[in-house]
Amino acid sequence: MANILIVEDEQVIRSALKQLLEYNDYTVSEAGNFDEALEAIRSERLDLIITDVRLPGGEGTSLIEEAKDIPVLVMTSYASMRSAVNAMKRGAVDYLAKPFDHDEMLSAIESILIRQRQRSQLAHNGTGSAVSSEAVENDDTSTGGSPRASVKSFMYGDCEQMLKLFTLIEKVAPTDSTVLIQGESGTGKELAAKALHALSRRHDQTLISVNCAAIPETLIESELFGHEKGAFTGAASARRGLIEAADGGTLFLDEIGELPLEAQARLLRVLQEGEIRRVGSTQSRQVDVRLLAATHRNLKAMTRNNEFREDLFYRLNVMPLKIPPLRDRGDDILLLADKLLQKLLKRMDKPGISLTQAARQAIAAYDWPGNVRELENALERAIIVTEAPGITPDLLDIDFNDSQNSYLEVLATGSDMPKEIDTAKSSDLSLEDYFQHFVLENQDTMSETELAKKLGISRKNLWERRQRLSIPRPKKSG
Ligand SMILES: Nc1ncnc2c1ncn2[C@@H]1O[C@H](COP(=O)(O)OP(=O)(O)OP(=O)(O)O)[C@@H](O)[C@H]1O
Repeated sequence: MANILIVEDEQVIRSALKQLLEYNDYTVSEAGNFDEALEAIRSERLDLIITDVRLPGGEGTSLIEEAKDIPVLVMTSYASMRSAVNAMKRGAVDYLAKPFDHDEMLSAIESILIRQRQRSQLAHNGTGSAVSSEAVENDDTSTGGSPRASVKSFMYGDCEQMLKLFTLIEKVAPTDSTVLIQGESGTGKELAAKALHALSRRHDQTLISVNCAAIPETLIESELFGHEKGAFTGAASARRGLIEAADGGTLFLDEIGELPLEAQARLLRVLQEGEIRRVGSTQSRQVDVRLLAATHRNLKAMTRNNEFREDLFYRLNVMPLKIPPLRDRGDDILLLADKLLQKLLKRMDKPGISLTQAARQAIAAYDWPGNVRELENALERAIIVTEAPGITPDLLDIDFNDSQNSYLEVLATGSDMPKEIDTAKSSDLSLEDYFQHFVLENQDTMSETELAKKLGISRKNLWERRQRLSIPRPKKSG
């Protein structure tokens, strides 16, 4: 187990921290002043030093140089945030403002130790002396193996907002806290969930991802919670649900705002009691599942209209993560375009293609309503159709004047549009109008699955377009 040195002159704080760490199976050494700390650094094998800034005999931050490869976590009071910043500049790996809570401290320690282990593994394998802060190729974000070095192994981003998000993800990943990931469609919510799982202690267990919008309302409860034999017509045998399947690991509920109220009540029970009851069963079973949830909707506002349970909202909102829309990420748009282009070229085995200057300008100017997913799709299409090594703006097929219409046209191209829409194509209605018209005309008589089939799009896509065009689903009576 890791050996941690606590450097703190206040006996009460030192003992409390020691107790906390020992309770969590760490071995602890103590120092009450600067000289004792130096002595410990020189004579003991340490994995981490946690130090206060102000110490009798010297500055805690001066220990950073002495510690060499041993990571230093600095504790500071709110009043001395400047010294925290200073400490980070001098090479501290992290800082915690006092008073901190136990979970905060434990998760900081855990993520530092994970990073440290990976660093030494990398150094040992000769692949580098430190974990690169550059994004690395990461097509395989599945579970298994050791946790990744950092969120940057998964997600590209250099702007301030994304860096803050990455820090938060790294802090919360090793804890078992429920995380609510919010952001527009295509911003990377699912990717963030994968990163959270891969950097968690459950990384070698299953990550089960469920898109609540893609499962018919009538099936969602039995899919998630399982059912007993005969629980409903068609339940010929008992079946375990997805939550049970995620036991020991992580469950990612995407588009949680679409979860029907009955299923919300069951989910609340899982979060409160750690137990689940299959549909049609009177008995509960214990499960150990970490829940990650995502939505592009405003759940808080939904609670006001009784569309989402308030108690569940507060249970989910333990650690909110907000992913900014692509248009707010400044230079990251081009960074992402370059990285994604390289990734796609490699995957599609088409080397030597690049973006022309005009295409780069167009990419930077466009507002990307479909966010990273739209950028990725635009690049993939351009790679497929380009006949020259330079991708020109027209190949991206985005309309810089009227992005929304163009986007829908692109989506519609080549899809099996229903007859009703094909006929209407000759008139001057926009595709948005056709879509809206068709959905409003038919939604009372068709299920979402039928509508999507008729439109030649997936159920998820139908749902996304409903959101974008603000066409709510009709409330089913009875
Ligand atoms: N920061 C990023 N770096 C690299 N790829 C990204 C990043 N953000 C998103 N992507 C890619 O963009 C696509 C969309 O991301 P993802 O599915 O995670 O978005 P989402 O917010 O969950 O979308 P939705 O709400 O529609 O489910 C994926 O292919 C993902 O790999």
